[in-house]
Amino acid sequence: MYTIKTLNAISPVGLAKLPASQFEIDNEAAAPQGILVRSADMHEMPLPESLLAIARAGAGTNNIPIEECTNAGIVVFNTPGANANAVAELVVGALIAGSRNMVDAVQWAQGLKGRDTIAKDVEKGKKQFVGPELRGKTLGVIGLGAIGARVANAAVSLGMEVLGYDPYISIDAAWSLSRSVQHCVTLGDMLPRCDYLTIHVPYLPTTRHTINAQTLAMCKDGVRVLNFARGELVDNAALLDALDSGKVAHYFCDFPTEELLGVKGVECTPHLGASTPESETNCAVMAAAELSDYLKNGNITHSVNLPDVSQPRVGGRRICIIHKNAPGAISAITGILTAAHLNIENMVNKSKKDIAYTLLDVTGEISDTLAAELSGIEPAIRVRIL
Ligand SMILES: NC(=O)C1=CN([C@@H]2O[C@H](COP(=O)(O)OP(=O)(O)OC[C@H]3O[C@@H](n4cnc5c(N)ncnc54)[C@H](O)[C@@H]3O)[C@@H](O)[C@H]2O)C=CC1
Ligand SMILES: O=C(O)C(=O)COP(=O)(O)O
Repeated sequence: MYTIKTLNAISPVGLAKLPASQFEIDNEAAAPQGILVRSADMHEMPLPESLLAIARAGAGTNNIPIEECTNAGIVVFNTPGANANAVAELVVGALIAGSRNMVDAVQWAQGLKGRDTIAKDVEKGKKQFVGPELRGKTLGVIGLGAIGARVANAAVSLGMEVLGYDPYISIDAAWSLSRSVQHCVTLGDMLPRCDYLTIHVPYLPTTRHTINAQTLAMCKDGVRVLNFARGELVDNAALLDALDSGKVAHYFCDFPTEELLGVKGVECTPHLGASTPESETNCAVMAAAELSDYLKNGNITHSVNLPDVSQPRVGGRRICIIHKNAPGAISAITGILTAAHLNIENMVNKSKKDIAYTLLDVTGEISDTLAAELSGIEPAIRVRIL
């Protein structure tokens, strides 16, 4: 029986993939083997010794202390693409709503309630909300992953000229992009041409304040900026200065902060990008499957800190070792197994930066001391025998 702790509300459709015969879902568990999380901030949370894996039902993992997890042999998963459609649809909505001043216009129209001159006031007042059409305008997309590629393709369908910047684009994302999306090698190639700019990159130390005073200065006057990725990607002080000077005409952001709220030209939604029943289900189902397969079989799919390793089980027992990516690790492991008269039926070793994972299916008698012996090799971080 594995204990899974949830730190946010996780779709019941996903939780149902963790049958009660094998998994106990306990939101108060002190010693869980698995954690299911959405946006809860885990940086200050102690990581219990029992914890083997964290599955983020969503894309961004900046709420999880990845390095500490890696050092403790805790596998962190996310659910790539599972909520991308929800975010992309909201971004398209925000592109239109921002350009056509819909939020202010709706609020203004609400204020007409109770008047007997509504029809007349509407026709007189509407001119203050005139805003440009998207067709024929240029959209710059920073980050062409699951979300950015969908936004880019949707914008092409709306008749926009679309420019894309992503120096690390995956082959899958590149295949999924419309051929009409123009490739920009640097932000400098892209920014001066954009009427609208949207960012879809992960928040990392290297992407913090991607939109800052320097990059904003390169933009066209009156650019409309959208940020449905993470608040920290934009330097809010620089953005507000640019709004003040007219460099930025509008900022639509999914991450409200004190300085953004109440500012004319800024509209914030409350981190709504992935909040659709479809996305919540997709993410929870994928996260539950990743957690279950790792806990039961040691298979790793969609990990952000360990290499993906997934093999059908071949008889006998399975030995899973997370270890430092160091010379001698594999011979130390196989040496112990040989001395223990175990036959290796299947073995996979993969590494990711400084960390490696070795998965072995073995036949033979497993002694009570084997796990301790394997844990005793210098590079070993976490050993499980399933
Ligand atoms: N508002 C919301 O509710 C949601 C927000 N997000 C945010 O959106 C981000 C992107 O999500 P996905 O598209 O699903 O992720 P993804 O991993 O599919 O795509 C990210 C893309 O950014 C690119 N990239 C990384 N560093 C870059 C850089 N310095 N410059 C340009 N491109 C760079 C990568 O090559 C990749 O193609 C997430 O990391 C998360 O922070 C994701 C889902 C929901
Ligand atoms: O998937 C992401 O990165 C998100 O930002 C979605 O967050 P949420 O699961 O809605 O709290």
